[in-house]
Amino acid sequence: MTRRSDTAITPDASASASASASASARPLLDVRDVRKTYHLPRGQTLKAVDGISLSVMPGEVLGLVGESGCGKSTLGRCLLRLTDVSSGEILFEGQDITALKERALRPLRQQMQMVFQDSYASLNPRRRIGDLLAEPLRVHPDPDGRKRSRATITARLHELMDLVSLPVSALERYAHEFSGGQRQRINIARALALSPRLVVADEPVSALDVSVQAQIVNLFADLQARLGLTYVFIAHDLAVVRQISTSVAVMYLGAVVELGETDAVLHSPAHPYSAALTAAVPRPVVGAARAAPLGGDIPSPVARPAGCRFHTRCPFVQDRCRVEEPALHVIEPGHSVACHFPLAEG
Ligand SMILES: Nc1ncnc2c1ncn2[C@@H]1O[C@H](COP(=O)(O)OP(=O)(O)OP(=O)(O)O)[C@@H](O)[C@H]1O
Repeated sequence: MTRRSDTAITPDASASASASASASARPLLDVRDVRKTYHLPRGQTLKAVDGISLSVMPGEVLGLVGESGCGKSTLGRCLLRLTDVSSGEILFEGQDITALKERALRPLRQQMQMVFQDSYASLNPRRRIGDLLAEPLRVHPDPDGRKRSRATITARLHELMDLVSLPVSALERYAHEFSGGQRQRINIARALALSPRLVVADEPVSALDVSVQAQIVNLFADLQARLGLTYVFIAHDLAVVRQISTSVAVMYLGAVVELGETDAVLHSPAHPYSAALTAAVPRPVVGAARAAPLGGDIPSPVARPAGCRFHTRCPFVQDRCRVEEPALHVIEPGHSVACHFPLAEG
């Protein structure tokens, strides 16, 4: 593993992994210096999301990876305003949603949906699947502002079952009658009911058997292609991320430490943390077959290290890293890293 010494360092306040996107195209999601701080007992503060800037273009699948507790779910919930942000801006199609009141958010909520890890907890066991899936269609008006008729809702439910490859008879059954994979198909159908543009999937396959995981990831990929969806796909499993993501953001202690196209980040990681993460994955995610394994515990997010947040575990730490926090900066088109001494290929 070598260091990049000849890299032009360009400040990059709103890094995007979409090198291929034209300069004029507008991001679906533009995240600007977003922070989420939790106030704990005894006056402590926990910076779960600590100044994240990134953008997601329409049709992009951004994989969000990092160890447990690094802030992935909190960021995902911030993106959909399921929790309020402490500061920063989140622009959805150019509109800042961070300060919108619930009433103004409502029409936007139809366009932004979440799929959660626990397929069972999000389905009310006392209600038939058809009833659960019909609810958002009854509550929200159609794109022309009209209440949907029963016949329209029924037709949409049939369409949704077709999209997720479940029989129409599933609509008459209850959540406990399905396997974990089938329940996740139902959750996906529910998320798609109102034809959203953005889906945030928070570890949607982590709780499933390995054999079922691939089927559900394939379903996500298929739906993305058919419906032109945009995903933020949260996962700790890099093999899953590699399969579905066009770009990857690697998070560590509340911040994005590397962002770029999937191949660049997973095959030529520039941050020592990304390199260590990829080292744990069997080929073909290779870059880091060369990387040093990651030692030490993750520091408490309540007492984040000064300087580079990763320096206490970094095998390449130098004096500068202990005092100066590296900004996320571009090292090649579509690839940014927050490291004073990024790794080079080879
Ligand atoms: N409501 C809350 N109050 C206080 N701290 C919280 C709250 N929710 C999350 N946290 C803390 O914020 C940090 C980030 O949590 P988050 O769940 O976003 O991480 P994650 O990367 O999604 O982890 P996991 O993969 O385990 O879900 C953690 O230290 C967590 O303990």
